[in-house]
Amino acid sequence: MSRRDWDEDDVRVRPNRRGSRPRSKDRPAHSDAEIALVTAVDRGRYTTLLEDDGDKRVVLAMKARELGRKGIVVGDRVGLVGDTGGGPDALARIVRIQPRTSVLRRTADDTDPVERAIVANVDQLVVVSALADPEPRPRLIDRCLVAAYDAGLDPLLVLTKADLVDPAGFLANYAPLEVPYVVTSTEGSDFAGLESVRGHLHDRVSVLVGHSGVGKSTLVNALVPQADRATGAVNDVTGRGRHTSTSAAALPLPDGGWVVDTPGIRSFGLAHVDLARIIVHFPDLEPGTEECPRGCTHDEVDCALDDWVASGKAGPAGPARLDSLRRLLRTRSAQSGD
Ligand SMILES: Nc1nc2c(ncn2[C@@H]2O[C@H](COP(=O)(O)OP(=O)(O)OP(=O)(O)O)[C@@H](O)[C@H]2O)c(=O)[nH]1
Ligand SMILES: [Zn+2]
Repeated sequence: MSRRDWDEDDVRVRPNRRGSRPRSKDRPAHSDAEIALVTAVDRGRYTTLLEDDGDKRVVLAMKARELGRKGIVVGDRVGLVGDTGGGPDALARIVRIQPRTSVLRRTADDTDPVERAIVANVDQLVVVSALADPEPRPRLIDRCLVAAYDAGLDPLLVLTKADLVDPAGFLANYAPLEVPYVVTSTEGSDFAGLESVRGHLHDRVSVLVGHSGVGKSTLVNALVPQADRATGAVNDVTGRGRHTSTSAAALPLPDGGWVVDTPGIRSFGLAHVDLARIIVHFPDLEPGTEECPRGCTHDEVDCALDDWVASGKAGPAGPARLDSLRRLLRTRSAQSGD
């Protein structure tokens, strides 16, 4: 049987630790489901973290049939029933997905109508980009920013490898967007900027994206020294390697908060994005859109923003801000993946 075909009939029924509880099939409402955080997803198997009276344990779970095709992603809070005891042989069932505070989505490309949730309940989208080796990809960064704005996440730029090149040139291009950023570099055991990154991540749930070679793994390992061990429990159960490098995983920060590493995410298709949500992130420009024609895309000749900015109403930074806004608006129609 392929692992994809697992369903609840495959779960061995084990005696309930607490003894007194009725068996799950007699409790259709699952009112006693225990809430756990999904920290990794690997083809139908979910690694979750259950907090029980201050005691934390890793519980492997599968989706109950009654959830149908509903997607469960890293960061979801789910209701577990069945064998929630943890340990190598335990397999609980996920019977509920708690309402999400945020969902980061993407489509395969800009014309693909099928959007996929990547991660739920995060506060911050951290775009990791090298300043050199590999060269920064400004359009990819812009696409990430659009995805963050659309999902209501705060963006943060982490610019690595500052030892290779002066960041000033790159930053000039981003200054008008007023996106917070941290510049980092590692040389030997010295990791400049790491404390500042920690400060931005503290007590928050942040998802990290970045293309291959930018130093994201180096950063995650510095932030979460036990990163490997956190996913070790999966090994014992599946007999397979650690969760694959193509699936996202939530890792606890030692000082509070979580980082979600997304090795598979190298691009964002933005078909699902509502462009009207981007302008909201430009409060200096937004009032100027009142004079726009109905349905204005803000990237057309009749757009009122040109006059608004030319008359100085958006301040001295207005022209650069408008250029940046339009750059973001155009990322959606540009090809994805770079
Ligand atoms: N010069 C320099 N090299 C760095 C820095 N940070 C990371 N590197 C190097 O860049 C290379 C890529 O780093 P990784 O952390 O593996 O990059 P990644 O983003 O995880 O890439 P994938 O593993 O392909 O997803 C490694 O050889 C690192 O040693 C830095 O600040 N300066
Ligand atoms: Zn307009």
